[in-house]
Order: sequence, then C-alpha cells, then structure tokens
Amino acid sequence: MATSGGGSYRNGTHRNSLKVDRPFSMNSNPKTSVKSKPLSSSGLRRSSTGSIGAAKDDAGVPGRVRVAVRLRPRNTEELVADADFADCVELQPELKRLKLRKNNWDSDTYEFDEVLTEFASQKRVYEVVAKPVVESVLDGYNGTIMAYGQTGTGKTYTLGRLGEEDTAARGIMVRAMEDILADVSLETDSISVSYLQLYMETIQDLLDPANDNIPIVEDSKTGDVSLPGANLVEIRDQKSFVELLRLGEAHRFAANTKLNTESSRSHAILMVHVKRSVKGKHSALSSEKGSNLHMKTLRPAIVRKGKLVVVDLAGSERIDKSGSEGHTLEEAKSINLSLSALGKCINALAENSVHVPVRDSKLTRLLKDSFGGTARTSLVITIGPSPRHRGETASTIMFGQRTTSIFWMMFLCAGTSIVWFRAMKVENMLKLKEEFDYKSLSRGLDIQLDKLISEHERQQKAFENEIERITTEAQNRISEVERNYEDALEEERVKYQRDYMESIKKLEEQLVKNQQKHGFEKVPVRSEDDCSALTSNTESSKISAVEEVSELKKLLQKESLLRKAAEEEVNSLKSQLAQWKRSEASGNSEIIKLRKMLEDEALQKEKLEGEIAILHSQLLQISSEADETRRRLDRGGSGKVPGDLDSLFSQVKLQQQEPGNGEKASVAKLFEQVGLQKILSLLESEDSDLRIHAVKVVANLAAEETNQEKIVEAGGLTSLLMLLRSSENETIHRVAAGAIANLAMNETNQELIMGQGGIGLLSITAANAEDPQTLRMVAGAIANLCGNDKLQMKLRGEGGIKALLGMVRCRHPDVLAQVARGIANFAKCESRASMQGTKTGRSLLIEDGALPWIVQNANNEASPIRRHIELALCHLAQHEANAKDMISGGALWELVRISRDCSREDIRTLAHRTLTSCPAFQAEMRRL
Ligand SMILES: Nc1ncnc2c1ncn2[C@@H]1O[C@H](COP(=O)(O)OP(=O)(O)OP(=O)(O)O)[C@@H](O)[C@H]1O
Repeated sequence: MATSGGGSYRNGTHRNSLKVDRPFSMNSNPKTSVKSKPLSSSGLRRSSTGSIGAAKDDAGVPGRVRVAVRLRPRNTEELVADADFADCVELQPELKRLKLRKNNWDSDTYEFDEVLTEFASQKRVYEVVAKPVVESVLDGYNGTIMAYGQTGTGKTYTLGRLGEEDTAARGIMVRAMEDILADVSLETDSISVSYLQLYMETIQDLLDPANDNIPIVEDSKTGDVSLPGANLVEIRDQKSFVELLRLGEAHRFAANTKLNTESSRSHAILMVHVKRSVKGKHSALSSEKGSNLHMKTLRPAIVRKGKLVVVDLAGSERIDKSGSEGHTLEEAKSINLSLSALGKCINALAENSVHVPVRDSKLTRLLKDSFGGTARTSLVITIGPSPRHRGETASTIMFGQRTTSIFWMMFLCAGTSIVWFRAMKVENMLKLKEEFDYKSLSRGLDIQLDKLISEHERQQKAFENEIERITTEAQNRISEVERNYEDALEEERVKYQRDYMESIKKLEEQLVKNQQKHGFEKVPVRSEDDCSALTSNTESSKISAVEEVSELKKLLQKESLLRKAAEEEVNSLKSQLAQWKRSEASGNSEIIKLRKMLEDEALQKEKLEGEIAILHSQLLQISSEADETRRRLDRGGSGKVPGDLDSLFSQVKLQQQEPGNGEKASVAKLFEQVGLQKILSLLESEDSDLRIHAVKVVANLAAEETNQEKIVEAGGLTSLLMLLRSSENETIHRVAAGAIANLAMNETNQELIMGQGGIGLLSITAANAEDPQTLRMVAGAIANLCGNDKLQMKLRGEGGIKALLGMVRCRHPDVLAQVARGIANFAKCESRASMQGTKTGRSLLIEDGALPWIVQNANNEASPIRRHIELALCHLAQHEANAKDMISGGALWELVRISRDCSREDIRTLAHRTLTSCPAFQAEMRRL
C-alpha cells in the first residue's frame, strides 16, 4: 500500500519514487488516507506574528489542497478608469500574504500557500501550482489542478493558453503535457486525453460536441471514475495535443455561442490518462538469479496508471447574482450547486468526515477519484486588481481561504467553527493575540530594539576598525613603494653618473696618449731612410688607432646596454608604482562601499526606531483603552453603560472579526435589539466615558458601507459633527473624525457634511489636534470631500485646502499620505472642470499656496505620498493656466522626472503626454 512520501516532495523539484498500482480513491477510505499524512507539528510554519501558514515542504502532501492566488495585471480599461485609485489588493509574496483593502483606513490580511503577483511568469505559475501534481501523476497518482475566479481574471490564461505566438505565455495544460511527454517512453507507455465541458449538469464532449449527455460511470470495487461515452484520444506528440486543445476551445466557443452563454458559465475539464509500464520487482529478481527464464515473460508487466484532471471552473461572480446580467436562474443554480458541492467535499475530506458528499453534483462525481486520498490537488485563485470589483474579489478569496485553512484545521482546533473563521484571517488572529498579550509584545519590542541597537553599534565599530586598518595599510604600502622607487632611482642615477665619468676619464686618458704619440712623430723633416722607417711607424700607429677605436666602440656599446637596463629598471618601478596606485584606488572604493553600508544601516536603524515608536504609541493606546474597559467592567460591568449597548458593542466587534460568517447577526437585527436612536442619543450623554463608548460603536458601524445610510438617516452624522464642535476630548475627536471620514466616502453624505458646516469643524479640529491619528482621520475626511466635483468652490471657500495644508506640520507619513490624496483628488476635479470648460484661471491649490509643498514632496520616499503627488502634478499640468507657476516653482522638472522614472507606467505615460501637449512646457524645455 502506498505511503505518502510527502516530506521529500518540494515544489516539484524533487519527485518521490513510490511505486503503486492504483492510488487511493476518495471513497476507499478517506479517513485513513488523510490521516496517513506524515506530518508532525514541525510541519507547521508559524510566522513571527503568530499566524499560521503552510509549511514549505508540504507541496506534495496527498489529500492536501494547495491554494495559490494569482493577480492579473491591470488591463487597458483599468489603466484608464482606475488610474487614480490604488488596486484593491496588496500582495506580499515573500510572506505569502494578500491584503484586501476594506477602505482607505483598513485592510484584511489573508495567507495562501503561494502568492503570485501580476509579474509572475507563466513558467513560475506552472512550477508552483502544477508541476508537483503533474509529477505525482507520472508516479501513478491521480491529481487535480483547478482555477477559480471571477470572469476575466485569467483562469483560461493560466490554464489553457496555447502560447503559439509567444512560447513564454504557454499555460498549465500545454506545459503539463510537455513534461509528461518528456518523462514517458512512447514504446511502452501511453497517454490519452478527453476534453469535456460541464454545463447545467450535462457533460458534453468538446472533441465531438454532438456527444452531449455523457454519463459518469463508477467502478464500485476500485472507486475509479470513467466516462466511456467520451472520446479518448491517444497523444504521441505535443503538436497533436495542441491541435486537440485548439479544437476543444473552438467547440467550446461555438457551443456556448449557440447557448447564448459565455465560456465562464461552464466548467471546462481536461482529463489526461497516463499508463506506464513498470518492471515488476519479482521479474527483475528472478531473471537476475536466472532461476526461471520463462517467469520473466510469463509474468505480466505492471502498469502504473495516473490521471491528471485540469478544471477551468465557471466564473465565481455568478454565484450570488442569479437572474442578473442576462443569465438564467437555472444556470446560476447549476453553477452554485457544483461550486458549493466542490467546497463541501473538500471540507468533508479535511474534517475526516465519513461521508464525503460527492454525489451532490456532477463536477464532484467526476473528480471523485482525483482529489483527496493520495491524490494531489492544486487550486489557483485568480483575481483582478480593480477596486470596483472588490466585493467579487473578496468572495473569491474567501473560497480559497476556506480551502487553504482546511488542512490546518485538522491540526489546530479539532474543527470548532470559531477557530475555523479565525484561521481564515490572519489579522483577526493578531487582534486576538494583542488583546491578551500586548504587554509582553511591548517587552519583546524593547528587547528587540536593544538587540538591534547593540548589534548595530557592534557592526559600526567593526566597520570603522576595518576602514582604519585598510587605510593605514594602504598608506604604509604606498609610502614604502614611493621610498623604494626614489632609492632605486637615486642608486641608478649615481651608478650611471659614475660609469659615465669613468668612461669620460678613460677617453680623455686615451686622447692624451694619442696626442702625445702623434705630436712626437710630426716634428722634424727626415732623410729618405728615415722616411721609410717613418712609414712603418705610421703603419703600426694606424693599427693601434684602429684597435683603440674598436675598444672605444665596445665601451660605448657597454654603456648603452647599461643605460637600457637602467631605463628598464625605471620603467618596471614606474609600473609597480601605478599598480600600487590602482590598488590604493580600489581600497578607497572599498572604503566608500563600507561607508555606504554604514549609512544604509543607520537609515535602517532610524526607520526601525520610527516603526517601533509608532508601535509603542499604538500599544500604549491599546493598553490604556484596555485598562479603561477593564476598569469599567470592574466597576460592575454596566455602572453607566447600558447592558444592551455593551452587548451591541461586543457583537459589532465580533461581526468585524468574522466577516463572511453566515450565522452572524445582521446589523438590522442588532439595530432592532438596541435601536440606533438609543445609541446615537448616548453621543450626547453627560458622562464622557459613555460618550466615548458610544462614539466608538457608531464608528465601528460606520466602517461598514451597509450601515452608513441608516446612520445618516437616524441623524448620526449630525451628532458626530456636534461632537467635533462640543467635545474637547481628543479620543472623541479622533474616533468621530474617523467615522465622518468613512461616511464621507459617499457622494450624498459629502454634500450633507458640507451643508452642515462640516468643513469648518474639521478645519478647527485639524488646527487644534496634536495626535497624528486624529490628524490622519481629519485629513482623510477632507481628502474624501476633495474628490467631489460639486463641492470644490465651497470647500476651498470655507478653508478646506488651507486646513489640509496646515496638517503637514505633523510629519507623520500617514497624515502626509492623506493630505497628498486630498490634493490629488482636488486637482483631478479641477482638471475635469477645466476640460469641460467650467473652470478657468489657475488652480485654487496654487492660489492657496500648495505648490511648494507639492514640489517638495513629489519624490517623497513613502510611495503612498509620492504616488498621490505625482498624480496631482499630472492633473495640474493638464491646464495651461497653471504652467507659468509650475515652471517657476520647479514643478516642471518633477514632471520630467515622473515621465522618466515613475515606477507606474500609467502615471509615467500621463506625465509624458502632459509634457508634450503643453506648449509652455515645451518652450521652457527647449530654452533650457
Ligand atoms: N496574468 C496575466 N497577464 C496578462 N494578461 C492576462 C493575465 N491574466 C489574464 N490576462 C488577460 O485577461 C483577459 C481575461 O483572461 P481570461 O480569459 O483568461 O479570464 P477568465 O477568468 O478565463 O475569464 P472567463 O471566465 O470569461 O473565461 C485575457 O485577455 C487575458 O489575456
């Protein structure tokens, strides 16, 4: 019987080599097969924050559903329509986390087995999502790869892309077949494929669409699922497989056009059967021993069978919208049925439930033998970035989260539903932990800070010592070389001079000797006899002169050789010196590098200290709030706080911690129980504790979009504004401003806020507040108001822009980000008005003196600040009336920088377009 071998199965890089004839089927004994996973507590990865995620080495654990999330890049439409808005998700691939923005203030964090950003290549997606499953199929297991997500988020791109025009774009189906073909031997093994579509609980053959009511047959003994009515095509090469996929796609498209549906309303299912011949152990043994030669031929070859099922699921967005967007109720029900049945089966498997409800839908009946048990399953959740589809994205993610948590549930909490939902959301777990543990967290942070400081000091000291050592060593070497060089030069010079003098001396002596000889011979006039003697004398003196000349020549040659050697020596010394100079320069660059590292370290330290300071202040705040609550409870629980309000408070908190909980009490029910009016009336209570308590409840409720209308209708907005006017308590200001900011996300409420003098009240609060969190909330509220085209003049007239700019005195990055957002919103409305011709003259932002701050922060290191300011500059630049101020204020050069360096392509393009379309900018650039 097979064991899992999962421990050695890591992201598809290493395949286990287990030999099995048939994998477990789901109903063979799900309980045993799930339990048989060789995981101990060491198989769990617990992050430093206490959250729980998938262990890295569980990639191939059978029965485990691995869930990856993949973000599609913005498409052309989103680049234009959402240019001013951030994506609704933020990915942290290194932490395997995804943050889903709830609003401007808040986000939920989810953890996955893999987080694939918009930059993830198709190759990487295949490797992390599909390769482990494909390899297990080659080893004789069954496996399933599914894609789930809203229409248009990239399910088909991920699974079915053929990539003929660009091989890098090949999807999972094509890559899987490539790997399979590369691993099998077509002489002994076989690969066959069916391609089907499941629409309205009917299975249609995509290779022969006339064949459209295919029954599912299950082998009662083995649990194997088969579709005898479907075409099963043998694959021998990649080309024929791609042809088959193309044919299937064409039929799918044609079938769906006929049904007047879109492809995303059906599930597309590719089944790949791999049969491999395996040399049996017995036959190998017996032939080795040579005991019975016939045994080998008589014993049948063992066939190892694996099945890979790739499912492109129907679009997830259809589930809740039955009857809408032109598709029928029946269709919606059918999609709903199959997807929820799939979820239930996975759920039942994870909980070791004896009953796995596979019969509930055709999809699950079809997958029955291909997930759970020893089968490996990968689910890729595809999402889009658009903030407009946040709701759909959230519900898609929740499907993935249900699935991803299943595995951990078994180990963590024996299946209590409370922990189930907490496990889905990392953030909620953190919240729980903080409530109990904030003091030790604070102590931990202190210790961490001490450690960081001492480590930093130690490193700094070591760096400084190293720099000193390198500098001294380099200087010593340089002076030594210089000394050597000078000595050698001097020595050479002296030697050369000495030799030269000696040669001169010798020549002079020789000359004197010669002159003496010739002088002696020339004096008298001789007789004939004398003449002949003289001739012989002259002959001999000629010979000796020739000899002398040749000796002199030799001397000269020797001299020139010596000189050459000396020159060579000098050259070699020179090159040595150059070499030393070079090594000195590289020593210097090393020192510069070390200095840079030191500076980076110091920056990092500063940043950490800043973060820790913020954490400290948050902890202090939590701590004092907790103490306050505890004191109130100690005083008798409800001394002044009515019991029903207390329960509402805790219910609201619980509700926020457990979004998606189907059993949670609806807000309407809560309002019925306590009455919103009653809560709002407490906002005016004499007791400040009670007022704080009530404003927090209202703020919590206002964070949910669904409650906002009710709060405003019941007069909650007026009461919150009253609190800003009448209260002097900073907490009340902070919480009330936060609630107003959330209400100010809606256009109708923005008008109401302005109508009730809200901008004046927010401006006064901004002027008096010191606490960065209060300022952040106020700035956020004004920033939301800045985005309303109709309110521009009034907002500016009542001092809104000045109030916004006044808040930059607090240098907290969160406050600055909100100020920048407000400015960007305002500039965007102005540029729209200018284009429509309803606004002329220069920007009110420039009138109110915002430009210097904008220019100063256009390259701020905090990306939320920088991004908003970059957008604001692009909007301002679109209106010619602003050009003069922008040029003189230095904004033009920031625009040039943005058009070159901005990391977001859409902003870069916008800046570039603006620059090229404005004659004043063009003229200025030409001038300079
Ligand atoms: N990761 C990606 N990178 C680039 N383009 C992508 C990516 N994912 C999807 N797209 C593009 O987005 C568009 C929609 O993708 P796709 O058709 O795969 O979505 P889908 O979820 O399968 O939709 P449906 O449910 O309607 O079938 C296509 O044009 C596709 O090329």
